[in-house]
Amino acid sequence: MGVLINEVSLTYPGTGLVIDQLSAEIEDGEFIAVLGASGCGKSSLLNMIAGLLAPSSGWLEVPQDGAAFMFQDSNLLPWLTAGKNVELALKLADYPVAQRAGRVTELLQLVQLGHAMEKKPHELSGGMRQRVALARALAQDRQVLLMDEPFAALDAITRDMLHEQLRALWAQTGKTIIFVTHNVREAIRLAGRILVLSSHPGRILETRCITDDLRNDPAQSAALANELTTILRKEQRKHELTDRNAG
Ligand SMILES: Nc1ncnc2c1ncn2[C@@H]1O[C@H](COP(=O)(O)OP(=O)(O)OP(=O)(O)O)[C@@H](O)[C@H]1O
Repeated sequence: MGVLINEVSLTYPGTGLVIDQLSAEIEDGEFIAVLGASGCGKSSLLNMIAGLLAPSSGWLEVPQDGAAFMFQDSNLLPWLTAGKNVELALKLADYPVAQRAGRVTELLQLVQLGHAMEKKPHELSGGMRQRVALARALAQDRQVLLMDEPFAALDAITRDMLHEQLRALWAQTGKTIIFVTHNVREAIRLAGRILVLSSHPGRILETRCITDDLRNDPAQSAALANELTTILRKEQRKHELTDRNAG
């Protein structure tokens, strides 16, 4: 089972309507990117899928075991090694004690960090810390993985490398991934489908399917990136005008 979002609206006291009757059907094993300008409600949507926030109206259907979450900040415990950070997630998920050490090794190898088991977070680069955070999210063993701009703070080269690794990991694990970003190129590189959100309130403006042919063709992906950037810019400009008129 994937994730079903049915006419979900969200109103925050003070802020007002942030998401307006948003519906989407995400298949099991799909890699979805949710693309939108800053403040359009992407994180709020992920929080509702994670069950951390209740919609004001509408409903969501998420697999019974819930979803694992990964954020922009790795949030690793600084006094624990990479291995112990991952092990803690296994412990919290009640993973059998006898098999924990083996599973930690497997998960760190899956994110290409088998060699960094004993390193503390401050000894790791930003990209490595995010890979440990990814291993920790995978330790929760949920079919759905929610990723909230996890690579936004990284340099372009590290990000490119992590994109490749994440695609490979997705193909290997068959997880349903919902990846939030405001980076158009990142969405095209990663996802099989992109949902473009409008702002104030957030609705689905466009849905684009990305084939491997398109992804691997620089001219086609650049053309799509331009098109989506134009859509996002137009959306942002609309709000600047609305805000100016309101002010
Ligand atoms: N707890 C809250 N109470 C009131 N308003 C909130 C709360 N959380 C978020 N908002 C507002 O809701 C809107 C959507 O916020 P959200 O963080 O979901 O957007 P976003 O698209 O993830 O933004 P960004 O890309 O900048 O992280 C923003 O206007 C924000 O100020």
